[in-house]
Amino acid sequence: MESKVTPPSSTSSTITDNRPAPSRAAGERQPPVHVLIVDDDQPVRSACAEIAASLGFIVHTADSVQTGRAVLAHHPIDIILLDLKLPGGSGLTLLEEVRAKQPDVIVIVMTAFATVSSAVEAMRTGATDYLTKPFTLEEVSTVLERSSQRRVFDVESRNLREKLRTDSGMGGIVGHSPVMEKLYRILSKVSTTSHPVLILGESGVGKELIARSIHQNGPNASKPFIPVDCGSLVPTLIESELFGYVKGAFTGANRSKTGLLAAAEGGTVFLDEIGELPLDLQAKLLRALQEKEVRPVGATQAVPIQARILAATNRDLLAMVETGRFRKDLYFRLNVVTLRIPPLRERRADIPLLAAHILDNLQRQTGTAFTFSDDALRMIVEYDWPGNVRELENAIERACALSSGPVLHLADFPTQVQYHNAHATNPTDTMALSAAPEEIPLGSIAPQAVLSIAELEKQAILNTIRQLKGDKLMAAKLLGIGKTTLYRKLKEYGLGSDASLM
Ligand SMILES: Nc1ncnc2c1ncn2[C@@H]1O[C@H](COP(=O)(O)OP(=O)(O)OP(=O)(O)O)[C@@H](O)[C@H]1O
Repeated sequence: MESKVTPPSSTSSTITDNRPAPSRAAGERQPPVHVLIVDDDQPVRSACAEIAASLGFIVHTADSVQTGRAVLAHHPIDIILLDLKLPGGSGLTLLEEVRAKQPDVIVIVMTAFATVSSAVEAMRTGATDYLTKPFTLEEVSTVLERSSQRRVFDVESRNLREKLRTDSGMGGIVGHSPVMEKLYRILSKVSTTSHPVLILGESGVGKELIARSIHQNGPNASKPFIPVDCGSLVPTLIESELFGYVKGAFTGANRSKTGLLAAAEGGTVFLDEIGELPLDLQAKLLRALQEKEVRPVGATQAVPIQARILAATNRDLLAMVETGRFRKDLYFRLNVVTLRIPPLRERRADIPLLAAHILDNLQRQTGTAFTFSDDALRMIVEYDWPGNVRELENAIERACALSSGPVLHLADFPTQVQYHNAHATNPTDTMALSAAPEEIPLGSIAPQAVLSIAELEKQAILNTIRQLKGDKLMAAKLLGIGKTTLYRKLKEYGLGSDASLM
């Protein structure tokens, strides 16, 4: 046997062996397995080291708890053969430390026959296996081989879990662009805490999906996740929804109602469109978060609350703070951690993955295996998707509904998406534009080259609302934008309550 002994100190040593690591399928390369033998009995230590090395493991030895700790701190140990009776502390102490800090390490306890009860205790503390002294060399090899196989299995199943996680992003979030990978790393950290998180990003980028993922990956995943759309409720309704009310608090309050903040009971309240919350309710929310209690409308007593708060907005909250439209103290309270979700046009690499994911979902619902024509796929990747993932979802769903077969063509997509393509020189694309069912009359948008993106957006919004005879909710849905966004845009165009839209 060709082996090398390199003792890191007088009481510990490392033996490496050049032969292949154990338990490998033919041709498959696994990383080497590191075994640490902790025993104060020198002959036992040497015998075990010899066997382990002959099986192809990289062997480290230690004669006390202290030395064992030092080896563990400096080497990637996979398996420990641990004597329970050691100088300078019981092996159980080391076992407990390993379980707390390195739960994946396999620990085999070695104990004298007379103290088999301590082996039972060790198994309870998390030992994986045990050897009763005196043991035969064969028993040592069997237990080591079994542990090594178990380790390979554990590593493989961990890799599989990781693959499943990353194949569909994290918690159903699709995307592998560098920005999304960075986001997953932050997500996995913030999920385990209970700090408030402020999620920023344009409409449809996936803010709610991310909030759900934080909740689902957190310690209170079994508790409720309660989304509250601060933008779509009138202020009095938000107040009674969030804080609750007592019977008789106002006309129609025939019975008391628990507010959502109290109903979460340790779960998560997701305050969507937080930028739309009126200033007086911002003050009330801040008080609730600071004092961890709410006073329902009409109540004299406060009710304790226990909820993690996640908030999201597509507005520039800091600018709103500067102009006095959002409370600074609430802003700082909410943005302990800020997650900024980039728009789809800044992570185009994710578009084909998302499109495939959407088609998969549709296949499950409809039983049809839809695919994209080359032109359609090119357009999908090139288009800017101002309504982000929601717009992409709606466009693909619509294309599936309109297509005459399983192949989705350019003409099956909404006009604004096709219009983008009309800038391209492909004549087929231009024909597709004129064949679209809810086309924008060409006259109204010519000359195309001089229209700004903002003007195009306005045209798309107004045309859609007109075609839907004023149904703004449906228009928002078709356009792939939130209804609050639609109302805000109309206000910007000076058409907040314009009947001429119908
Ligand atoms: N990365 C993603 N992977 C898979 N689906 C996504 C992703 N991002 C968004 N979606 C889907 O897009 C749609 C819109 O997402 P979501 O409602 O979370 O966006 P939002 O930013 O909260 O929108 P709004 O600001 O309008 O409320 C949802 O159907 C969501 O499942």
